[in-house]
Amino acid sequence: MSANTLQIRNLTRAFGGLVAVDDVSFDVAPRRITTVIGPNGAGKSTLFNLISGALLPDSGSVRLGALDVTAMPPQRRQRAGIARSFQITNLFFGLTVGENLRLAAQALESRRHMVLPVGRSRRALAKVDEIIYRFGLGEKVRELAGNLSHGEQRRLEIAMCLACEPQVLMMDEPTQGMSHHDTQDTAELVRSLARDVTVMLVEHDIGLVMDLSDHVVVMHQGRKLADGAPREVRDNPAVQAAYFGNH
Ligand SMILES: Nc1ncnc2c1ncn2[C@@H]1O[C@H](COP(=O)(O)OP(=O)(O)OP(=O)(O)O)[C@@H](O)[C@H]1O
Repeated sequence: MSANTLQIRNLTRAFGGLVAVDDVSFDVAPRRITTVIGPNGAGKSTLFNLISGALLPDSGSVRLGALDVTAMPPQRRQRAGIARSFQITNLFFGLTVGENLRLAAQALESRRHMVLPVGRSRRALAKVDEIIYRFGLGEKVRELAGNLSHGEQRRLEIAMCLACEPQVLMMDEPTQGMSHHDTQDTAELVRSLARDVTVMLVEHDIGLVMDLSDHVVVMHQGRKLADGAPREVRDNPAVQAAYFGNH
């Protein structure tokens, strides 16, 4: 197992009498795309919340390499290398694309330097330049984030997550609500991101899941029903019955 593998072990979380995530274990290999699928209410969002730190488990653990992040709140977990893209809710619509990115990149600075004006933070500025280039946002740098198209806003949000140099990037349905063209562009972007970071997705679009994922985890009624390569999972009779049959 690689040093940076994300290890999910026996994660369990109940809400009252309902066990939303029930003894779930799997590994997320570095620089691969792992996608969590399952019918509505299967526990996908709860699982994501447990991994990103938005929720704490009743039992079980989350480790990134040798580091146990199970009890860390989201901000600390982000500094430890696990970042989550919250659709477009992290954007400041009244600021420009460049300003949004500079704010996100400031998290790279030590706490002491975080009080510096963004323009004086060299590391943040270098990171912003790199990301603007990588995401092809050069022409949009001075545009207000609120004026971008929905697809562009989603891309900016992903770019902001990358600005703090995570090891693991978690995304909930990154192409939701996008046109066919934007979906294709975003899929290509996600593929390219996985050259450098570990990508975890929750996705409902099965075509996209099969096309994009290296590893698929199938959730059903809070439990992990199966995980493996996309074809292996698709051909699994239990998965067929629980998910594909009625999807
Ligand atoms: N904060 C909460 N309080 C009570 N019950 C919850 C809470 N969050 C989730 N649940 C319940 O836990 C179960 C799993 O929900 P979860 O949102 O994780 O599923 P999901 O697979 O993400 O579903 P969807 O695809 O519809 O988003 C559901 O029965 C849901 O109603």
